[in-house]
Amino acid sequence: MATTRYTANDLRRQVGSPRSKGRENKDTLCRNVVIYGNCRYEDQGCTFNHDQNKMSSSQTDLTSKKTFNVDSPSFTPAGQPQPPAKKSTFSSQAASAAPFTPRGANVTPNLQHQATTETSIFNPAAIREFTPQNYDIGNTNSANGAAQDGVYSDPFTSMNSLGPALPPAGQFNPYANDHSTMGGSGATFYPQHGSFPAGLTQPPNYHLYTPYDSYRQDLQPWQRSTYDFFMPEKMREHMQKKMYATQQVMPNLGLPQLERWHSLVPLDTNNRKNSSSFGYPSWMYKAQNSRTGRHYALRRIEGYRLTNDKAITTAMKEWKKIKNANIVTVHDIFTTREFGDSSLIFAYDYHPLSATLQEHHFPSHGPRFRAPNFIPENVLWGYICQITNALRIIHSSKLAARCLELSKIIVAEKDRIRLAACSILDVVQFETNTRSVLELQQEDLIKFGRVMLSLATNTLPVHLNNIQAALDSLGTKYTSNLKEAIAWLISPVGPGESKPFDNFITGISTQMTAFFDLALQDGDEKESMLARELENGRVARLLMKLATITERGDLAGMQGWSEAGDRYQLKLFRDYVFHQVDADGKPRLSIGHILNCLNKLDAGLEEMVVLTSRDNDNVFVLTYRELRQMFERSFNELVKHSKHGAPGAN
Ligand SMILES: Nc1ncnc2c1ncn2[C@@H]1O[C@H](COP(=O)(O)OP(=O)(O)OP(=O)(O)O)[C@@H](O)[C@H]1O
Repeated sequence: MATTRYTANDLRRQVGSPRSKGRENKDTLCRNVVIYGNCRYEDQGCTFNHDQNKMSSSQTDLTSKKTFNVDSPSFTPAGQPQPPAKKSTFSSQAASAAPFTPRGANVTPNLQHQATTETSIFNPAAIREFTPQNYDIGNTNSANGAAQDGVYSDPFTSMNSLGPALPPAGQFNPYANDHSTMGGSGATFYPQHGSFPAGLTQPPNYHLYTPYDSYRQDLQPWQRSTYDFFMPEKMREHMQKKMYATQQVMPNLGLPQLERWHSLVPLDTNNRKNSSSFGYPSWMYKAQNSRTGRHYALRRIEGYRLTNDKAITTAMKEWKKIKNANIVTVHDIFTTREFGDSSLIFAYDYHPLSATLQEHHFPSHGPRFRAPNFIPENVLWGYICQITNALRIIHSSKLAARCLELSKIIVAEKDRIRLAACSILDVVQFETNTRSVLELQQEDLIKFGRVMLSLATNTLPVHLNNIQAALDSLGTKYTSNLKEAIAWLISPVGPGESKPFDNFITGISTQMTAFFDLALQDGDEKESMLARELENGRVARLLMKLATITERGDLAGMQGWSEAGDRYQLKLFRDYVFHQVDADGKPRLSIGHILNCLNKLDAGLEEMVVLTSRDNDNVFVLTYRELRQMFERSFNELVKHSKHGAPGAN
């Protein structure tokens, strides 16, 4: 469809209003009828014609004269430099196109042929547009207008070949305000009750995707929050902090660069040398892997001398298989002398901004003093379910967690915990350990019980001297279920006996299902947040492309490239989207309007948009589809003249 250009005077001459009194305008269709469907001045002296069906032929002649066609000189805004080689801004395709016939519901100037005046209602079937019926992926020269125009290079369109033969309905337009005007396509998307299968036969055009809940158009700007369109503020802040923590570097600390690891940053919150967990002091660092570029948490066991390489290979072989949401995955184990001693290093997944359960719930042992808080029962059950989940996979893999203590369990998200030091004792005590896996697994259960008892009584494990008294004290704060579960875990077994862990898992199944439900709800909520950002990701790409075109200036020897031809309309569109002002000249800053316009541009809708130059001298009425074509053409021109193309721009 060719771009139709009107000057402001063309349109002004059409305006019906009481101001026109005294002039004979009966042959001219009132512009209020054209734009709004009726004229409220009709009975108050407006002299224009208000009956669309009675448009005289003189009107048609008049407008056809006014309408620009392929013979018209190309539009160049006053005062703008002319691009040298360009004869016409109409493409060859535009030259053979039918004269402009507005079909939009909102702006229907109806200035063209009399024959088309009756079809001024949006009629998708009449549009030479993507038609899913019998679409052949291999045939790029199909009758599909989209392919010819190069508007859609969307792999999703290939999905249409998968569907059954479909009625030649128009596109579903999720941005249309009134879906009842969608004719046939509306019927396919809003099936009658009982006609469910028929309603789903049309695969949607995925270019037109829209948020799960469309934006509320009727809200006033002050009722609308910017955050309606983006992820919640707290979530954004949390994620940004995590990114910042991941990228943080401390270059002058004098930490060495290891063979494949650089940019080491200490994670320990104190300088105390503590050997209680592994028999050697240990230190934590964040580091970046020079091969993958990813960040890892390195645990250094200071002063450990490896005597048997099998210790590492065996541990790696066994622990590499363990993938569990409540266990920090170990990726590599190696030795180094870069710290000036012989150190053993374990490379784990890095979980930014983690704190150990001890730091989290016993803050006096963290960087700042805070009195230990009472931990609600549901949080404790959450921990029990998660540690159970971790131990179940470890034990069923014939391994033992071994290092199960408050300072080796980390909390990264709210109440989400992970065992952070698995596999270390398997390497460090490879040659000295004399106990069987079964014994170590039984010990895991007791350690598990001690961790829970510490948390439930707000007592550090070293101060848990009287286990029975601590268990008894639980009765006043928590349910007997919790007390019994902890008592079962912590109870010792005689030599050669074992407590069946599966019995414990069955016993806490109610809490497990409750926790599972919470996890699913959390997943649902995160997906809906992700859906909002999905929209924004595509808008960001569109904006980046638009910004590369507008205000560019010259291109490849073409003076004022960005001000002429297609680019001029794109610039006016930019103004329409971002620089609108109200009647008092004050900025209109509606994020909804911006997102709506950009989405429509991305989808290349047939909806009309009126673009006006800042001096009001030039007015363009064109469809988003045409704008989209201009946008693609302009960007492709840029890509053609660039050295490396635009990788990732699609
Ligand atoms: N995989 C990980 N990703 C990110 N941070 C971690 C990871 N593992 C541990 N940390 C953090 O590193 C810091 C130090 O951990 P560490 O296990 O050394 O605790 P600690 O309290 O210093 O124990 P210890 O006194 O036994 O050394 C803690 O703040 C912990 O949250």
